[in-house]
Formats: sequence, C-alpha cells, structure tokens
Amino acid sequence: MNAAREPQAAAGEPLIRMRNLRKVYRKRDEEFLAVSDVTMDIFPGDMVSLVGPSGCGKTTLLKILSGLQSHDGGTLEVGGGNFNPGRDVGMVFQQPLLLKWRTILENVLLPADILHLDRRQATQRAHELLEMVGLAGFDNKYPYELSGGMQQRAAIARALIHSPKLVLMDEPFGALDALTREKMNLEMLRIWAESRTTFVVVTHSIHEAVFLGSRCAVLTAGPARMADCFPIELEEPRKLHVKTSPEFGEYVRRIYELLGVE
Ligand SMILES: Nc1ncnc2c1ncn2[C@@H]1O[C@H](COP(=O)(O)OP(=O)(O)OP(=O)(O)O)[C@@H](O)[C@H]1O
Repeated sequence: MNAAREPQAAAGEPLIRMRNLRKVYRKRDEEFLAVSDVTMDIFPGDMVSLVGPSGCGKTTLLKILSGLQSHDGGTLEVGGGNFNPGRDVGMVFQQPLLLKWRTILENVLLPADILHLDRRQATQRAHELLEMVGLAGFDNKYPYELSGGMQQRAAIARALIHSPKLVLMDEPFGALDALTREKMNLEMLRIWAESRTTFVVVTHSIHEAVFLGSRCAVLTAGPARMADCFPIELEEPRKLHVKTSPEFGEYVRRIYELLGVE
C-alpha cells in the first residue's frame, strides 16, 4: 500500500454513515421509489466508486450526500454532525460547466468568491491547485482555449478550492474520448493522493470503478439497492497495466455477477 491509501486504513470513524437510505420522488399523487435501501460507510480518505446501471439512483444518492436532496427513510450521518454541505462539499459533473466569461483562474476561484474566502489566500491556493492538475500557466486562458480534458481538470481544481471534506463526482469523465479518459483516471488518482480528500465517484464503467476505487459500491437497478460494497486491493500506485492483471479481472467479474450481466 502506498502513502495515499493510509488515511482510510487508519480511519476509525466514518465520514459518512448511511443506513437503509431511501428516497421517493413525489409529483402530485404519483410516487417513484428511486432509492430503496442503501447501507454504506465512507471513511476519510476513501475513494469510493459508485457503479450501477442507468437510472439506478446514483445521481440521487450524490444529491442526498451533497444536501441538494432530502431522504425519506433510513439514516444519514455526515461528518459526525459537524458538516456543512455548502462549505464542506465539492462537486464535479459530467460537463466541466466553466463560466465562459471567466478565466480559468477566476473559474477555479468561483466557490471561494461565493463562500467569501480571503481572496489573496484563495488565489494562492488556486495557483497551487492549477499546478496540481497540470494546468500551471493556463490561469489567464478562457475555457474555450482548453481541451475537454483540460477543462475537466480545471473543474476538479474548482471543486477543491475551498478544501472540502468530501468531493462528489458524477460521471466526471463520461464526456471524454477513451484515451483522454484513461489519462484522466491516472490524473484523478494522483490528485486524490495529493489532496488527501474523500472522493465519491459515480461511473457507468465497471473497469473505471475498479481502477479508481479504494472501495467500490455496486448498486442494482429499479430502485437502487446496495448489492455490495467492498475494498479494492490492487497493486499501488495503480498504473494502467494493472488492468491486465488477474486480480483486476476478478473484481470486474465480481461486479458483473452482482449486476447480473455474466
Ligand atoms: N426529480 C425527479 N423526479 C422524479 N423522478 C426522478 C427525479 N430525478 C430522478 N428521478 C428518477 O429516479 C431514478 C434514479 O435517477 P438517477 O438520476 O438518480 O439515476 P442514475 O443512476 O444517476 O442514472 P444515470 O446513470 O442514467 O445518470 C430514475 O428512474 C429517474 O427517472
């Protein structure tokens, strides 16, 4: 195990504790059970990959964790009661959603501006983050001057600017081509290791879930139910060649089985 994985190994109390979480969407007299029963612990420093078929409630679960949605049943404890979603969560979506009239630096600073953080300190941190995500020197460029992968790295820097305790990513690489996606997976692991923050990443890709996750939560469809949540113990630091190892194949097979697509 490398140093990046130590925090979760040493962690005692979970950052997030979900027990039998349930979510019903209601519209007039119609009800739709989107999440029926999710039980899971997420520890500080974890990189949890959340995988499952389309419509199984992954985004709904992220929205509940981010405080954007309430839940209807079960219990959710985040940060031992000392947690403010507005302050302690960073979000990354499938599209970078950068503001086209702001430079990359100003885009990264957006959450700091909204939270009224000290501008000088935030600017210094933004420069550090841009370096960390491989965008040093791009501070004064505008989004249209960057490739899709570079824009997504800027979006990751933006999600980290206020040093959140939890970063939620919803299909962050879904819009990228296959090769860029592979590179971003490697970047992601490096950023996670350097930031030492807790990440939850939703993905449709079983291979991506195995490659990224220190733990993998598998949800089954209609409505979302936790099929399993298990640690992923692969050679560290993870390099692309691990994808050809028998252990990697075993994890992939396990997820296929859980999803009933053998
Ligand atoms: N605001 C809403 N009102 C009613 N139903 C909703 C709402 N948001 C989501 N749903 C339904 O809840 C279910 C779960 O949706 P959710 O977006 O969480 O799934 P998902 O696993 O993220 O899907 P995908 O992988 O396709 O993005 C879907 O059947 C969806 O139609």
